[in-house]
Amino acid sequence: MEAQFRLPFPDFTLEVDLQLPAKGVTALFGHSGSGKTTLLRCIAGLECAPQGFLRVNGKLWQDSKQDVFLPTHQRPLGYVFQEASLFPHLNVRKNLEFGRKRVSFLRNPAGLAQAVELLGISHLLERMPDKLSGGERQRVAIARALAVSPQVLLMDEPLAALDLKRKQEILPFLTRLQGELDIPILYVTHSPQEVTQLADHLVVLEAGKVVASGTLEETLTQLDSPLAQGKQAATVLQVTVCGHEPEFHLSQVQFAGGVLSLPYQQAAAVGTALRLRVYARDVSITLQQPEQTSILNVLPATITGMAHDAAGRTMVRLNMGGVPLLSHITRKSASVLGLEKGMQVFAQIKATAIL
Ligand SMILES: Nc1ncnc2c1ncn2[C@@H]1O[C@H](COP(=O)(O)OP(=O)(O)OP(=O)(O)O)[C@@H](O)[C@H]1O
Repeated sequence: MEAQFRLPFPDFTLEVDLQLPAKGVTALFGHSGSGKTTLLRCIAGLECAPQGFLRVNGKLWQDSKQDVFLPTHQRPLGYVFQEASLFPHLNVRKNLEFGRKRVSFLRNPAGLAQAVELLGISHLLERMPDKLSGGERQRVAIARALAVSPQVLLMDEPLAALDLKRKQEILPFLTRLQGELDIPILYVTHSPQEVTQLADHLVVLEAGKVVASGTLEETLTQLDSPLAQGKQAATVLQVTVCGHEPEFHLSQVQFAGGVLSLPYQQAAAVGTALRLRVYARDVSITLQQPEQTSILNVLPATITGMAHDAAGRTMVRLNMGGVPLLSHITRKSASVLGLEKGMQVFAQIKATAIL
């Protein structure tokens, strides 16, 4: 998917040039007012950027140079907003059917049934919206967007209006969409947790411009990215379960950087793929392989970058067998150890959160 837009407002200009993967979740992350919603609106044809080019799945949707601009109802897309906005006088089934009637690009007659199955809402079809919980309403809204068998799914902070419990209820369904849908999903969020849990690709916006775009692993560890700052800074490791030690309540996982021990993953058979979140604050650095230590996870790594912040911390970017990892340490430790780009070190990693 290729998207180029230049859209000037009096106090703000969106100016982006993006190449996005044809499948998987692209998270759009950025501060309030950075232009995330405006970008989705351009893709949906709700804003007409005077300079714009958009090609989705090989089809031209917009090209200002050739005067091409498909109106919204001709763009095969699904749009999910923060609030579910279902029609209150229609039951769930009719809400889903109504969404399909409004578009002029329907090709897949099974789209509705597939969406119902994917979001697990078959038992809710005859219910009225006011009899649904907030989480159920949002699942219906996502199913309504998918029922048209879109070629792009746009999601604008779909969990932001929900409390933590409801968020936890919906996240497994979003993970399922990420794994099973064969279309690009653009997912606007303010939440670093949602980024690490769901995204494959990450775009960071600042003041209408793209400051980073790339695979999740690369972009999360870009030292100047806002996501690499602060206590929540984290890296994602894609790993495979390779063993269990139930007697120690531990499991082992492997990735290109080596083998890690984690709390016992009883439900994950050997060979299962897992996604781990490793907080930068949980990664420390030593120069030599410690011989007698209680820390289980010590892996060789190379320093590929360093940045100091105003609060006396140093962000160190490491490479472990081609996989990037962030470590936040004190500036004093970095100085005492004489850390420099290019040095071979060992990363000590605390048992990590499973996503
Ligand atoms: N129609 C418009 N006219 C003038 N300015 C606009 C218009 N639409 C958006 N803007 C401005 O564009 C900027 C980006 O807004 P946008 O809603 O895209 O940001 P955002 O990153 O989605 O923010 P949030 O995270 O708060 O939803 C804001 O400064 C907003 O005021």
